[in-house]
Amino acid sequence: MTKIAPSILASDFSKLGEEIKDVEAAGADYIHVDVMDGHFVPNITIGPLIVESIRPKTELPLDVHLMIEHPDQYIEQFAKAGSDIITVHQEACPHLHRTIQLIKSFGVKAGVVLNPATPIESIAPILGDVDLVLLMTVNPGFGGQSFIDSVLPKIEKAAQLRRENKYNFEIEVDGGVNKETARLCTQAGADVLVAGSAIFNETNRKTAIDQIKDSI
Ligand SMILES: O=C(CO)[C@@H](O)[C@H](O)COP(=O)(O)O
Repeated sequence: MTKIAPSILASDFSKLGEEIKDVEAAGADYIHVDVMDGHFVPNITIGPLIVESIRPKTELPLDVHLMIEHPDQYIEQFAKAGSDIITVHQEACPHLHRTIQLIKSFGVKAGVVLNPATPIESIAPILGDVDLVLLMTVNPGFGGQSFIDSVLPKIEKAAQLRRENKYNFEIEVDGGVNKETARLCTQAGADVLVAGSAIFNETNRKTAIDQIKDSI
């Protein structure tokens, strides 16, 4: 069953707790939290204090996507703030194996993220160690961008490597996911769909999530 992870980047931050409760009631599976530092990506968003403040608002796993340089310096804070999954970018981690082990040392699921231009082969040695592989279908930094369909073969390749090696990681896709593009992702092998504007820009979030699920 495909999971839906609404990205709170597209929510109304002035009532973040209510927005999260709304998508939980509407059938979301994860809450996707986009952390941006203004260096790795050209935008600044959420820090560990916000993660801590939303933790009591939902029973759903908090799926925290770190779009930051030097993530090792902040993993402990994000873990202790209540993250259930922490993902780091391959492009930001020169010692990726160490970073994945650091995340796991706090009892948190660990994932690795690839920008659209980064090949899946770059993380082949670590695929047996991760709980989740997040494949960006936009260049990270902003919501509301168009889906880059040249990433689809990379989703297929990730699924193939998982099958051939009997790995257990989930494949998550993020960026421009909506009722038109969701099926392309799941057909290629995605298990978790992150969607920001396609869910939070709609008044009725249940209809928005149902439309994505029905399109798959
Ligand atoms: O990580 C990011 C952007 O960097 C995403 O999570 C976006 O927030 C998804 O937004 P939509 O493309 O679904 O509007």
